[in-house]
Parts: sequence; structure tokens; C-alpha cells
Amino acid sequence: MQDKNAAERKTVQTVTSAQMRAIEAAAMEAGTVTGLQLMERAGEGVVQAVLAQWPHLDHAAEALVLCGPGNNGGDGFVVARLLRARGWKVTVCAKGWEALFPPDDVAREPAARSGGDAWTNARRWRDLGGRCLPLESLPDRARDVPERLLVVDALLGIGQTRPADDLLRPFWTAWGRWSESESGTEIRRVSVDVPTGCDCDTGEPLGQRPFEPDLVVTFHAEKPVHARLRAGGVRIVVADIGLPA
Ligand SMILES: NC(=O)C1=CN([C@@H]2O[C@H](COP(=O)(O)OP(=O)(O)OC[C@H]3O[C@@H](n4cnc5c(N)ncnc54)[C@H](OP(=O)(O)O)[C@@H]3O)[C@@H](O)[C@H]2O)[C@@H](O)CC1
Ligand SMILES: [K+]
Repeated sequence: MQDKNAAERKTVQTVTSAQMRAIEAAAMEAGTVTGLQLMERAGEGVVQAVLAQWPHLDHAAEALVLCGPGNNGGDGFVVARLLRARGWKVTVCAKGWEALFPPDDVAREPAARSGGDAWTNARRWRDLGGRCLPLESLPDRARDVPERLLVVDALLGIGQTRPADDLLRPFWTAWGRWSESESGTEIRRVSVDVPTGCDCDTGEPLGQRPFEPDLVVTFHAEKPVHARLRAGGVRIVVADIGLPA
């Protein structure tokens, strides 16, 4: 008789975005964890999974972190800070963070805006001297792209609700130019939680061309989209962020 627990362990738990939010809310409500702790652990989980998948990147890669306007973007600012602390050269390109990073990048007192965990992490990134460029400022010439590059898709996660083409266009435009380069640039792509441009509950694309990751790091449990991604050859890692089962 096969060990029931082993069978359970083998089956991957899958939750919907609503179930995920309920689990997070209950844990925060119970005071066992804060949103900021969850976000920090999410960022740590992404960095650990990247280093496990591509250990050689840790000594010679640069990171381009694409941060969106919500908590998925907040995870991105955590990843940026953690990689920078490991000595990586990190550039953040973001949408929605102009209040903290005015286009002229001169730190002005940001307009008062509700705080939130993502805001806290964006400000931490700014306060340690991290730069944040508008998403449209992606390097667009092949020669600007380093030999080894990690692209972190922290644009949208389980909160995406509509086509993401506008948000992704600057990336795909730059990607097209980078791919023209004959240099042997190694570019690895990781999505935080869910690839931008994917509905995490149906797995359906949201828009014409979702982000195409080599690796997706999700949190606590898979969402329905992850089985479809894995079937398509994408590596899926589930990072434990300390939420109760
Ligand atoms: N405690 C937690 O919650 C934890 C959360 N974690 C992380 O947070 C992520 C969920 O964060 P989130 O709920 O802020 O949603 P997210 O996916 O960042 O979207 C942001 C906003 O974007 C907007 N938007 C939607 N579609 C759009 C589009 N096509 N183009 C442009 N904008 C669009 C939409 O706002 P709207 O414009 O509809 O008002 C939406 O609210 C989750 O995936 C995980 O990575 C982890 O840290 C663990 C702890
Ligand atoms: K993402």
C-alpha cells in the first residue's frame, strides 16, 4: 500500500488566486506574518531559485528587473536589492513608480501616496542608491546588453486582469533588438509568481504575447497556469514563504 503521505507529497497542491489571497489574508489577520515579511520571502525565493537553476550567473551576470505597479513589482524591488547585495549590477525599469523615481531621477520629496509593502521596498531600493528607469528606457542596442543577463519579470502577478501588451511592449521591442545581436549574449528570463500576460486561474494569455520565461518562481502553491507552463517546458519552482498549508 503506497504511503498515503508520499502520494500527497507527490501531488502538487494548486490554488486559485482567490484562495491564495484568502490564505495570505488569514495569516496576516492572525498576526503570524506581515505582508512585508511575505514579500521579503518571495524575493528571497526568487533569488534562491535563480541561483539554483543558473549558479554560473552569480559571478558574472547583470540583472534587469522589470517592476510593475503592484506587489509583484514590490517583489521585484526585493529581488533587485538582494542581487545587488550579492554584488550584481542591477538595473530596475519600472512602470508606476515615477513618484519615487521622477524621470529626471533626482529624488524629490515623493507625493504622499498610500504606503504599502511595495512602496516600502521601492523606497528601500531608492535609499540604497538603486536607480529606477522608466520601462521605456530598456537598453535597445545589442551592444548595451552584457554578456550574461538575467531579466526578472516582476511586472504583473496574480493581480493581472486585462491584456498586458502595453506593459510588455517596451520589453518585446528591446528583446527584438537584442536577439539581432550576433554576440553570444546569454539572457535568462525568470517570472515572479506568474508570467506577465497570463491569467493565473485559467492559464489563458492576457493579450497578444505574454512574457516567455525560462523559469517561474511562484509562492506557497502552484496556480492553475503553472501546470500549463510546465507542460510547455517551463521550469516551475514553488517557494515556501511561510504560509500555513
Ligand atoms: N501579501 C501579498 O499580497 C503578497 C503578494 N505577493 C506578490 O504580489 C502579487 C500580487 O500583487 P497585486 O495584488 O498588487 O497584483 P499585481 O499582479 O502586482 O498587479 C498590480 C496591479 O496592476 C494593475 N493591472 C492589472 N492588469 C494590468 C495590466 N494589464 N496593465 C497594467 N496594470 C494592470 C491592477 O490594478 P488596476 O489597474 O486594475 O487598479 C493590479 O492591481 C503576487 O503575484 C506576488 O508576486 C508576494 O509578495 C507575496 C505576498
Ligand atoms: K510576473
